[in-house]
Amino acid sequence: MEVAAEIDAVRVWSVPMRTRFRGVDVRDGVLVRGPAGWGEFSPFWDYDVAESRRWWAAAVESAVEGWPAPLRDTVPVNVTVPAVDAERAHAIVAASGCRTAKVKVAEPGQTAADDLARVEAVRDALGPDGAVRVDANAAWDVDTAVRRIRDLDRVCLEYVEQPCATLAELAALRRRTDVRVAADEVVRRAADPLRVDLREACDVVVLKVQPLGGVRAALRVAEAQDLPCVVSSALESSVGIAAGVALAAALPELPFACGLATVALFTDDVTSTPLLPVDGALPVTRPEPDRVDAVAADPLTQARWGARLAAVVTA
Ligand SMILES: O=C(O)CCC(=O)C1=CC=C[C@@H](O)[C@@H]1C(=O)O
Ligand SMILES: [Mg+2]
Repeated sequence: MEVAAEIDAVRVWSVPMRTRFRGVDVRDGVLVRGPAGWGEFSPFWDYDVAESRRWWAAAVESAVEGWPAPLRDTVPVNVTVPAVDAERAHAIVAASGCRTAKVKVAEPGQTAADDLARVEAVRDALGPDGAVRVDANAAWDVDTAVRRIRDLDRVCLEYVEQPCATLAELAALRRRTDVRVAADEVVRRAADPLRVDLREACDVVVLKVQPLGGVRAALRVAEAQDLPCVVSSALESSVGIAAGVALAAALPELPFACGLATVALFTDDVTSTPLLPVDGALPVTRPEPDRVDAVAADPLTQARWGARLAAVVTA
């Protein structure tokens, strides 16, 4: 299908996850090629057409315009630990080579004890000098967050990402905890991320390229919000991760490791040179998706993405 004059190739990929993450067992998406290289369009299936427009803008920027010049040539990253048992969490962190770990907590169906065991195993694997952060994906009310964070902070947390859903709750929580709060969903799902008033609500802003509409759009959010930033993935293939790395490389300051090591959660990738961390960092490069046909989606998935792309492009 023709999606834009400058786009001369469109490929739909699909890759099983090693472990269910964010309710996702198989990750899929679209790669598009333009004069500047390949871009990725992979909004999660629960994003509607209106929300997916920013994701498309990010793909077009990558394929047509390219990215601003990097200020560094590697980007420190965290290993991402899904809501697995303690033993598995330990093994994932130990094998990663990363000095920072982000641990999923508050998974539906799991208990506070499950979270604590996982986080303690991660601390054990990292040793005292590593950094441990947790992400609750807006699961807690303020009182629960205060209690759970106090418990989990036994391992000394670097920050807690999106512990509660709303700006007001995050602000109320911040008055009752010493652990830093990072804002994710309240920024990436906002109608206008530039104008979300984060002053009382967080200490750190999480930036994701696709949900914010591209590398330049995310840089504008960083500038407008004027808070320390962490770049994190939206579970992209290495083509989409490269855009996250470009953003992290272009930020004037990068005080924390970034959540861009998520290709490790996949069983395969669109490239034979996947963006996986070496010694806890990713190189600032653009991998060629030479395996995109090897991980091509089945015909039904291809058709679903074709329809979705058409809806977003013509909206
Ligand atoms: O930040 C990381 O370590 C990896 C990325 C990550 O955690 C996420 C990617 C995509 C969807 C999300 O639910 C999740 C997040 O909430 O940050
Ligand atoms: Mg998050």
